[in-house]
Amino acid sequence: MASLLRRLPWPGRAWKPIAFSNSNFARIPLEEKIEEELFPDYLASRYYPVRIGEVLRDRFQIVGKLGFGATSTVWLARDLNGRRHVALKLFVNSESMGKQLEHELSMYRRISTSAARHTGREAVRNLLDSFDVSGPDGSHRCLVHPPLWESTQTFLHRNPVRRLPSPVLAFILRRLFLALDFLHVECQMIHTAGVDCRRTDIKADNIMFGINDDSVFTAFEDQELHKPSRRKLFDDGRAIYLSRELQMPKDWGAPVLCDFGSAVLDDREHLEDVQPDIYRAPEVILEAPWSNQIDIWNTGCMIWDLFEGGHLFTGQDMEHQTYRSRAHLAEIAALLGPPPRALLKSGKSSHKYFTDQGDFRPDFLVPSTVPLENRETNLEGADRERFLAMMRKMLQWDPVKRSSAKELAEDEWITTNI
Ligand SMILES: Nc1ncnc2c1ncn2[C@@H]1O[C@H](COP(=O)(O)OP(=O)(O)OP(=O)(O)O)[C@@H](O)[C@H]1O
Repeated sequence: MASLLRRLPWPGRAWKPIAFSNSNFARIPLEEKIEEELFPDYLASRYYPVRIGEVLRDRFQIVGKLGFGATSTVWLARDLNGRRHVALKLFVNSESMGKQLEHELSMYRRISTSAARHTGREAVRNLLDSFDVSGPDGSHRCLVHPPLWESTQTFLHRNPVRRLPSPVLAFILRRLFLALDFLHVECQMIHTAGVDCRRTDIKADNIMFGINDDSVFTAFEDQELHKPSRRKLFDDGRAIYLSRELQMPKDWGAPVLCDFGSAVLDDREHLEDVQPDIYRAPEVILEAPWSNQIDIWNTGCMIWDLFEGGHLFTGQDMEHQTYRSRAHLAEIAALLGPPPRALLKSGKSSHKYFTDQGDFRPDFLVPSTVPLENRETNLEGADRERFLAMMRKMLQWDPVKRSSAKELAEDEWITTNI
């Protein structure tokens, strides 16, 4: 309750903008590439030239940079009217974004109009507002979100053994499955798809911890006032800032699932080639119809990254020394045994990899069978058995045999480890 009350914008006088006028900042040489400039297709004119201290839409004052992506920069801002801090995701100009922009917004609208009482609603990133700002090279969409602390990926890297402790993983999984149940059942959405790319997925980067401690934001502001961010300053007035980390909150919020830019609606038969290579579900690789069960497969693969210190599947082909679908299928077969005939029948490209009898084509290098039991090396006894049983509920060739997100949220390994 206390954290809810802290988050509500209280009526009262609007905050006044702060003067971020300390000119005692370190300049980064112009020839040194930093942050978003490091993307191979970076074009300065696509990005809105944000300046720390500026106020967008007469309401949101930029305090500092939180991060960047291929199509956006993310900023901590003071919501002057709402008297709270928010994260602004400022996209590259709308012309470069095309349909993707409207798509992401329509997914957030769907989330916000779906059943608010569902327990998974709180476990997905909330959109507070959205607006457009005009820049020198066009219009830019800005999404307003609650600020979040670091991602599960960054958290993982803090741990020298690069493996999450069981209770932390169980807590994250419980929230993730509640979020997926909400998306699958209430919103009829599939998270891990991708309309025109294979970029978005359920991965540690897309699960971020909340913040229940406002002192984190005032500390960030104080740092910007007293030790302004390092930056590059160009002759045309543009600046590129280095991101600044939010300090560790005294009270963390529960994790939330982010990034709905490439989610799709589960309202028709899907056959598109989606998901990043290592998380591709068997039905996607075989070009069989797929549905929200690909999110469950993806989650099973991600658990391995968080808990076992490496990818479950790599799809690295010995002959071609790169990712190949056939190598990926062979790895899955080594773990789960041969695929069911019904799945092969429904896949448009099954014939490329399998004979009519359901055997791998003779030119395939099929690795020897290594069951899941042999690959799990961290746990012992009943806890290990429960963990493996949970993994088997996700890692099934046949999508229909995978458990639903709702069932997995109540899985015994999760409930005994929280
Ligand atoms: N709500 C938030 N609170 C705090 N930091 C955030 C928030 N949203 C994003 N970030 C930071 O900004 C970075 C980029 O954000 P985001 O995950 O939205 O972009 P992306 O999906 O990687 O990129 P893009 O959508 O531009 O391709 C993140 O890695 C994170 O560090």
